[in-house]
Amino acid sequence: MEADGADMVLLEPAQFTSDVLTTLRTQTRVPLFPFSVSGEYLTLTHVDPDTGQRDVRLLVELFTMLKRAGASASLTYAALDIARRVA
Ligand SMILES: NCC(=O)CCC(=O)O
Repeated sequence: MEADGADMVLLEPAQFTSDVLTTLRTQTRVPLFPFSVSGEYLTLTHVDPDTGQRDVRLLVELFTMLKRAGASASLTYAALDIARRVA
């Protein structure tokens, strides 16, 4: 992959990439970025009607698993929601 000029690899949708990540991690040193597409953001989160906050716990579990599988980082529409949650 590096020989072809790749300086990163983007994989999507993120939730279905763990097996590919695990394999790629053994084959390349370039950063691996699962992209969590908008459909994942909408189906794996919900807005709490009492607080108005978006519940991102499932996505946090997903990104934790992807990191274990070899992701360098994950790209997500929930970045701000997660940052607020862990702050
Ligand atoms: N190549 C497909 C996408 O970029 C998906 C965008 C999204 O719905 O988040």
